[in-house]
Amino acid sequence: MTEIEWWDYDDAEEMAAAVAGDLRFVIQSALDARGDAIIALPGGSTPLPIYAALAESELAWKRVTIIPTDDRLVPMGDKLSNITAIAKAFMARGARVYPITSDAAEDYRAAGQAADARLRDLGWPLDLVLLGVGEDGHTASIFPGDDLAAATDAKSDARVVGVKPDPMPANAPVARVTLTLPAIAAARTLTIAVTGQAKRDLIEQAIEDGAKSPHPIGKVLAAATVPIDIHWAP
Ligand SMILES: O=C(O)[C@H](O)[C@@H](O)[C@H](O)[C@H](O)COP(=O)(O)O
Repeated sequence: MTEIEWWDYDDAEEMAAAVAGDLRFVIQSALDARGDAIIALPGGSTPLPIYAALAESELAWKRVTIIPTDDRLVPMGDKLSNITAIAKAFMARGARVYPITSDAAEDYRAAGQAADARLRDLGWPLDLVLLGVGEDGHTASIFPGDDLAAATDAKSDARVVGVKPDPMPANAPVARVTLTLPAIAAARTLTIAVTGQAKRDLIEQAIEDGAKSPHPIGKVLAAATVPIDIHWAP
């Protein structure tokens, strides 16, 4: 298990400011080192204040590519669309916001394969992956179900894959395309931001269980090799 450090805050607002500061630093470091930066950001509601704070940073946004860590197979503009939320926060700054889904794919596995082919030429490994965690232990869209192994045991050059959660999460009961575990674990920086005691308890248990954790977040943490910061607010 890699080194894991918890960062605790009084509330989500304080956490958002701190995480945005860390992300800004990682992006600037990548720009300094390589001339451009490529990062993956999650969906869900927890990161939205982080995006609002990060979007205020002065960065060479035109040289920053942002992909979602995962997206739901819904049309652009749908309230469940992660790329839509990311685009709302960062497009006005000039960032290159790059979708990992398209309306054209006939089924979720084909959507994953098409996305993997399209993403091949982005600069891998990612400079940064920010992850959220669900109360059921999923992260990105690596969920329990028949497609779990497709995401966790993917070949190292398979960056994204189509998945159908089982059971479907009540808040977004749709198939998805997600970064694979190897693509997440290969990131140069891996950061987690979560709120609530239930998620903290679940992550602490997953860390204790290591690779045998039944939860996708436990499998990701067990596979990671870079030190991980976990930001938490009640
Ligand atoms: O699109 C998704 O489903 C997300 O990327 C997912 O992995 C998210 O991070 C968690 O579900 C937590 O979501 P909340 O922050 O809304 O609890």
